[in-house]
Amino acid sequence: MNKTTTQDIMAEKTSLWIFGYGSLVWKPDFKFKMSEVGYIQGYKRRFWHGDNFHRGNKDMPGRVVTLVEDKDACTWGVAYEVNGSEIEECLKYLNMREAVLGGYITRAVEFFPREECHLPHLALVYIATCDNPIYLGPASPEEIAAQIAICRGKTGHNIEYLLRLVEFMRSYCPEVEDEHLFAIEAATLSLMPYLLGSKQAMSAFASA
Ligand SMILES: N[C@@H](CCC(=O)N[C@@H](CS)C(=O)NCC(=O)O)C(=O)O
Repeated sequence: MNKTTTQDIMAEKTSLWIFGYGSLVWKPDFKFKMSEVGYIQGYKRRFWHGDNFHRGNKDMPGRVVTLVEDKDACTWGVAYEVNGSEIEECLKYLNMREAVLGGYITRAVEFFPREECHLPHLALVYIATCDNPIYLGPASPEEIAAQIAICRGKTGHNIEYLLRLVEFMRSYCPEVEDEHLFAIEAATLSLMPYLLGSKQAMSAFASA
């Protein structure tokens, strides 16, 4: 089967589908006609990409997610359908947010909606590959948590990035066991008492 290219997707002028699996699941920030929860096959989501803008800086890059090829894996997220008339503005925005500021490149993937009555379709996805200058690569959940716990950037704290993705998966994909994500969540939350420093602050955090 010929490898589908982003040009193939762009050829369909009626609408364009964008698949989000990180901050795009909670903050698309572009106009779309509809969205649906589902998954892509052949990739696993990993906190292996650095971020020296949104959730970190040049001295202390945060950790954000990318996709790593794994033929036995699938990654859940949200696909957004963008109307033909909004495609140019959407891609211009995502190019700045994802490519220029985030170091991601685009790939074409097949998206499988959770609603089985909806047919699979092509979607554009933003991926940071290992040859990317700010790619950080594999690390233990504890090492990743230690980085997330202390980093922040122009858009906010790296912890917020982590917990919003956790909240999406627990709310919209409760049946999916994302071991990598939840191990990092547990390791990060275990650091909170030390980060917050005082019992009062810890109890405040616990009740938040
Ligand atoms: N490309 C992934 C990850 C996107 C992502 O997290 N990109 C970062 C750029 S490094 C971002 O937009 N961050 C905005 C934020 O942290 O709120 C997705 O489809 O969701």
